[in-house]
Amino acid sequence: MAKSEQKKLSGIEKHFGSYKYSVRGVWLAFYYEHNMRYHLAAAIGVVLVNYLLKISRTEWVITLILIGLAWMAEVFNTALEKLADRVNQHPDPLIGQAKDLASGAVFIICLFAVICALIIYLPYLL
Ligand SMILES: Nc1ncnc2c1ncn2[C@@H]1O[C@H](COP(=O)(O)OP(=O)(O)OP(=O)(O)O)[C@@H](O)[C@H]1O
Repeated sequence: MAKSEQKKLSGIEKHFGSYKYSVRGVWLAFYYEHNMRYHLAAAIGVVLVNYLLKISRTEWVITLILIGLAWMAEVFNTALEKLADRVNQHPDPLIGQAKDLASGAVFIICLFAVICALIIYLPYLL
């Protein structure tokens, strides 16, 4: 096998190997962040309601994107909390603000997810 081909293969192997760390990151978020369990419960609830109401393909995609965004925000929030705790565990106004900002990001996507859910589901229920 040519040297350049070997380099390519190791790059691809490296790429797929890094998924191991990504999966570990998601697992860590579920382990450390109790809110992730609420997000999971909410996601299961949304999927069930989607099936029961027989919503359209576009509405399925929108709800799945919103679930993904909420999970993503929560994983980032957990990462930032960990980093902030490493930087300074003592009361510090900037650490407090950083954590509040990350938490605010989760709140924003959850708020808009609820609004979107109402817009999608209400016409099926009324
Ligand atoms: N070192 C600190 N200095 C100042 N304020 C802090 C500090 N650590 C936490 N806080 C404040 O306490 C809040 C909760 O922080 P904590 O690290 O306990 O997160 P949490 O309760 O796990 O939050 P979440 O529910 O988003 O996971 C923060 O949003 C912030 O306002």
